[in-house]
Amino acid sequence: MPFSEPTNAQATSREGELRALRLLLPIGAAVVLLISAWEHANGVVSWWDRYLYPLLVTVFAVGGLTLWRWPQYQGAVRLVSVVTVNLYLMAVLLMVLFIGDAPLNQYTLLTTLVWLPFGYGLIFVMLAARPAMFISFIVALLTFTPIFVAMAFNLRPNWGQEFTTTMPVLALSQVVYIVLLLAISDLRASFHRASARLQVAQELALSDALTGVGNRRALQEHLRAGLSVAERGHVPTSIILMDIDHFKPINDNHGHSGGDQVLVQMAQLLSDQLRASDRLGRWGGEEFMVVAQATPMHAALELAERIRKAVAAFEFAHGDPVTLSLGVTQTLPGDTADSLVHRADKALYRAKNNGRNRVEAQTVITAH
Ligand SMILES: Nc1nc2c(ncn2[C@@H]2O[C@H](COP(=O)(O)OP(=O)(O)OP(=O)(O)O)[C@@H](O)[C@H]2O)c(=O)[nH]1
Repeated sequence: MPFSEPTNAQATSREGELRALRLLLPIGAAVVLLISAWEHANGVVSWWDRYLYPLLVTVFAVGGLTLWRWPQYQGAVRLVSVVTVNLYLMAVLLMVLFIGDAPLNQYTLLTTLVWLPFGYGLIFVMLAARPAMFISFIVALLTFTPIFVAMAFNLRPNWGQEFTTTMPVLALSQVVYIVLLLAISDLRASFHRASARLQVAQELALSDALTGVGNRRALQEHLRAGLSVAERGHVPTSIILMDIDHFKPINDNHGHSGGDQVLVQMAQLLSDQLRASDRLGRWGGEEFMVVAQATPMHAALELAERIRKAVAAFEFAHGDPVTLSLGVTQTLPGDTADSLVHRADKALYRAKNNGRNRVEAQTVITAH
């Protein structure tokens, strides 16, 4: 396979959001349970919360469970959570304000208002920044307008002076919360954009511009990783160095672009022969290399032979047969990337000398 799978920064960011929601929803369920227990213990629970707290706990718990078991329903869970929390907050406020036999005490009103920022937070987690800001302002407006109407017409004479003077400050703080959430949301979006650009830059730095497989630098990293895995795990890493036979005549007969096309097709063909853990790269010119971690020599030789046959049987676009010579070696104690590649090069040299279109192995350490 090519040295790296195509990455999608947006998918990564959605993964992060999913992880956050998987934690957020069960925590929400636990918090509502705690508040409910505390209010029951202190005898301040309102009659509607006796019904609505279990509803909230159920929505959060079922939402959290759904995200763990069936993450494909994430969109529905987001929507249901946002709608439930914000409808709950507004419904409670309206009941506090306008239902005659409700306990219109200041505790219930304040404790409900205190949780409004949690509602905005959920909206910002679930929706994009601009719509989230818009909906949050509507929620704040729908919440505070009835309070100020009640104050203006003195509909709730039992509200004390301190309580009513607190309300404008509380209303203003909603604007601060929403603007702050918008800023955080924008920051998060720019962070995701920057990390997406960084990922693209990293991929470009390690990929071969013509064929899209790893370049020499990527292969050198894979060699280092292979050596350390072999050293720690005591299972050898094998490498296969491959060189297209008589490539110069292909260029001469079909032009440089014809030669390029063979290189591109070759890279694809080689990728198709490999396991996910094998690393393919273009070592240079018409040379490719596979780094196969945790693969002993006999398995690498089988792979090399399979590759050789597949290439010889393949019909390239320019119409002429193409063959590969392959040199195989495996890590030995005390190896460096250079000594490993040197042995593979020796084997490749022998494959060329012995007639090309063949696989040779080198296990003995030879002088450079
Ligand atoms: N089209 C194209 N040709 C390349 C590229 N890189 C190297 N080459 C050509 O590959 C050819 C390699 O030729 P040689 O080293 O003589 O080897 P060969 O003709 O394959 O012969 P053997 O390896 O001995 O079988 C040269 O003509 C290079 O110009 C490339 O990116 N694109």
